[in-house]
Amino acid sequence: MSNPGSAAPAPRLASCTYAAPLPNGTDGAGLADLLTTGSESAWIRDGEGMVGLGTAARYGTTGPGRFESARRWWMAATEAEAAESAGARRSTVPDDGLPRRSPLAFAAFAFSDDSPVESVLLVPEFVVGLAHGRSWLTWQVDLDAPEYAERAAAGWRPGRAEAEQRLAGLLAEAAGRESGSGTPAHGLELSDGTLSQEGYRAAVARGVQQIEAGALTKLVLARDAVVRSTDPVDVPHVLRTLTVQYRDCWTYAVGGLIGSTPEMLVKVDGDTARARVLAGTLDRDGAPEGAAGSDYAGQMLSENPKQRHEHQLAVDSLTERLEPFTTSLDAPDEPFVLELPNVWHLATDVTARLVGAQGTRRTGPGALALTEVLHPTAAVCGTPREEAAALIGELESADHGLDRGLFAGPVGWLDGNGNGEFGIALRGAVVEDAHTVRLYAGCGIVAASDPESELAETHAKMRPMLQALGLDLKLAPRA
Ligand SMILES: C=C(O[C@H]1C=CC=C(C(=O)O)[C@@H]1O)C(=O)O
Repeated sequence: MSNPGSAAPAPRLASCTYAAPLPNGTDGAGLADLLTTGSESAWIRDGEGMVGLGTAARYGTTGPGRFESARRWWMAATEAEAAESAGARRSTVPDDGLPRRSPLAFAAFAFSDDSPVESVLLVPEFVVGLAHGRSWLTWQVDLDAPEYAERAAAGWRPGRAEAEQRLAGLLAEAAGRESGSGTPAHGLELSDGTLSQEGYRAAVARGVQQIEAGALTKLVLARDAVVRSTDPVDVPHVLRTLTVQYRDCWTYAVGGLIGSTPEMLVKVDGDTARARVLAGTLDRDGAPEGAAGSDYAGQMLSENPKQRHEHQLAVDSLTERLEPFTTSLDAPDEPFVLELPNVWHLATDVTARLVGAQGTRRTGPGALALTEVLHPTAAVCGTPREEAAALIGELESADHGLDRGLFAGPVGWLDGNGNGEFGIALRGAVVEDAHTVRLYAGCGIVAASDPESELAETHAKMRPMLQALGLDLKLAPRA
C-alpha cells in the first residue's frame, strides 16, 4: 500500500508552555466546555486531560509503515522544536512543575495495515491542559507557515503575551461558529451499516467454526451502524456528554473520530508504562443494581471460564510483546471487574518499568514505538494475531466490505520526550458528515461463543455513543 505521508516535510515547530487558568474561566470543571465547534482534538478523563484548538501542522499516512513514518515525522518536528525553542521555557523544565508535554500531537491510527483510511498526527495550535488540578497552555507554531515565516527569519519566537491574544481571537472565532444547540439532534435514525446484524451473526458463526477447526483460538469481529439525523449532529455536545457519563473512560476526539474508550493500550510516563487490558463483557441492562449487581458481575465474569479464557488471551497478547522492552512487569493473576454505566468488563492493569529509561530521561522506546509493537492486541484482533487478522480481513472486509478504518486502532497523544497515552479507539464513531455518524463495536469470539449473544453485546457497546447522540435508550443507573 502506498504511503502518501512519507514525503511530507516535518514542520519547523516552536512552542511555549506556561501555567495558566483555563481560558473559559471555569478552572477545574471546564475543560470539556472548550469543545465548541467539533473540530477540536480532545483527550479527557475524569475532568482532566487536554483539548487542542486550531491546527499548527498535520501529517497523514496509510499502510503497514504508518507508525514508523508518523514517528519519523514527529521526531523531525520535535527535534526542530527543541532547537527553535531552546531559549524559551520548554515544559521539560522540571522545576516549573508543569507536565512534560510540549510539543504535543494528538494521533489516531487505522486498525489495519490494509486500510485506505488515513492515520493522522495533529499538532494543534493551542493545547489547553489540566492535570492534578493544575492547568497550562501550550502555543505551537510552524515557523515556516506563511503568517510567521518573515518574523521567524528575524528571530521571532512564540511567547506568552502574543499567545494569550491569539487564543482569545481563536476562541471568539469559535464562539461565532458555534452552531450546536447544546441538546441532542432531532430526527435521529439508526440503521445497519456495511455489515448488517444478520451478516454479523453469520460472520460470528463462521468464526466459531474456524476456531473449532483449530485454525485459531480467539477472534474479534466487529460491525458498524449508522445514525442519520435531520439536524446537524452537535459533536461537542456528544463529547461533553461522554466526559460526564463515562468519567472512568478516556474521551477522545481526533479529526472526525470520537468516542470514550475504557481500554488503555499503553501510557508512557518517564520510565513507566501502563496498560488497562479489557476482554470479557457483561451487559448491565436488565442486571441487578448496586451490591447485588457487583456480585452478579463477579459471578458471571470472574467465575466464567469462557470469559476468563477470552480475557487471559488479551492480557498475554499485551504482556508478551511488552515484556522485551521492560526491566520489570507486573500483571496481576486475577482480573478485576470494571464497572461502566453500560457494561461490566474483566480488566487487568499492567505496570512495567521500561528499559533504557532513567527517571524522566529515556533512550529506549517511547509511546509511539511501543504502540506499534503492541497493536493490535487480542482485545481487538485475536490469537494468534496473524491468523486472526487474516480472518478479520476475510469475514468483515472480503465478505461484507467493512473496513474498520480508525475503529479499534490506537488513539491518543504524544509529546516530544517519548511520553504519551494511546487508548484503543473503542465505543466510538466517525463523523462522516454533519448529519451522519458511523458507529462500530466488536466482540471477542472463542469456541463457546453464541452469535445471538455476541450481537446483543455489540448493542451494549454502542449504547454510550447512541445515548450521547440522543437516541432514546435505557441507561443502566450508575452505582
Ligand atoms: C472490541 C470491543 O471491545 C473489546 C474490549 C473489551 C471487551 C471486549 C469483549 O468482551 O469482547 C472486546 O475485546 C468493542 O468495544 O468494540
